[in-house]
Amino acid sequence: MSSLTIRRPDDWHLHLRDGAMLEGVIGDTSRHFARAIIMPNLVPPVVTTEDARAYRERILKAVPSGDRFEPLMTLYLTEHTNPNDVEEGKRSGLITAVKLYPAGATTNSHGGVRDMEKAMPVLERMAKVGLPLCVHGEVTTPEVDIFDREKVFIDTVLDPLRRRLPELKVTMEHVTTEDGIQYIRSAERNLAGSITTHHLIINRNDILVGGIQPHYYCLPVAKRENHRQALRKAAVSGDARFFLGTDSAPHVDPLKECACGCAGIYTSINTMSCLAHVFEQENALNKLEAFTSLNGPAWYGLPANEETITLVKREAPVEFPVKIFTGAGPVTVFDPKFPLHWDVA
Ligand SMILES: NC(=O)N[C@@H](CC(=O)O)C(=O)O
Ligand SMILES: [Zn+2]
Ligand SMILES: [Zn+2]
Repeated sequence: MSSLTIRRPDDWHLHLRDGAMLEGVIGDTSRHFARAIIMPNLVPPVVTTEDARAYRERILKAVPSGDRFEPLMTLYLTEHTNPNDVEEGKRSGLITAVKLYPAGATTNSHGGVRDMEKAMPVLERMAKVGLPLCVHGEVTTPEVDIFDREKVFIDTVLDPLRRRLPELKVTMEHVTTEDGIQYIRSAERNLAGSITTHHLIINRNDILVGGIQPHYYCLPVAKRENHRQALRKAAVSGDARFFLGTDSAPHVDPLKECACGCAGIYTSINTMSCLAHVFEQENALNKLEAFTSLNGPAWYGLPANEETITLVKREAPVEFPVKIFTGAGPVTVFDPKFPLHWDVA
C-alpha cells in the first residue's frame, strides 16, 4: 500500500448550482477541497456583487457541518456589467474573478457577451484593479466546426484581447486542445489555464463510439487523442501555469439522457481518485500537489492551504456510486472506465 500526503486541494472551476442541487452536491466538494471558484451561470446568472454576496450565503448555508469550505465568487460578465460594481466587488474581497461566456457557447450562456467591444470598459477596469478574467474559450459562430471552436477563439478573440490589454490577467478555463496548451506556454505573463479531470481521461471516442454516451458530453467537447495527451503532459509538468479546475457540472439524468442532452460531467466525488490514477500512470505522483494545491493559489494570489490530505492506494478498488441522489433528481457520476484504487483517507 502506498500513500501520498499533499496540501489540501482547491477546485478552480466548479458548478454548484442552487437550491436542492446545491444541497445535494456541495458535500462532494467540501469533503476534499478547501476552496473553489464558483461559476456564476445560474438561472438567472450571478451578475452583480449583490447577487454574488447572496449566492455565497446560500452556499455557506449548504456546507455540511464539520466541513470547512470557502467559495470564491465570480461575476457573470454581460454587455451591461457596471465597472464600478466590479471594482467594488474586488475591493471588498468578495469577488475573485469575472467570467466571460461568449453568448450561446455553453449551459446558461445566452446572457453572455455577443460584442466584445461592449465589454471593454469592464475589462479595462479589471486590468487596472488586478481582477482576473476567466474565459469559456470557444467561439459560437455557426460556420466554425465545434471541434475547432477553442482554437478559433484563441486566434480571433483571446489573442487580440490580450494584445490590446496586456495587463489583464486571463485564465483559460477547461483547456481541451494542444493549441490551447501551446498558447498558454507561449505567453510570458498574465495567462494560465485550468484543466479538468475528465479531459485528462476521455477523448471524443468516449462520447460517440458504441452509441451516443451523454454522460461523457461536456463543453468544450472532448477532442482527439493527441489533444488529451497534450493536456496530460501539461498537467503533470509542474508548470505553474496549469492547475485543476474540475468543471464538475451536475445536471439531473433526465436532462442528460434525452434528445437534446445538456453539457456537463459530474466529477467532484471521485476527482482526487481519478487524478492520483492519472498522475501515477504518468509517473508523476510527485507533481500532483502542484496541479491540485499549489499552482492555482499562486496564480490567484492566495496562500496555499495549510491543511493536508492523504491519498492511499488500496488493494481493492474504491467503490463510488454510479449516481448520487439529490433533491433535484439523480446525477450520474463520471465513470473513468478503469478501477480506482486511490482513495482520500
Ligand atoms: N462544462 C459543461 O459542459 N457545462 C457547464 C458549463 C461550462 O463550463 O461550459 C455547465 O454549467 O453545465
Ligand atoms: Zn465553460
Ligand atoms: Zn464550467
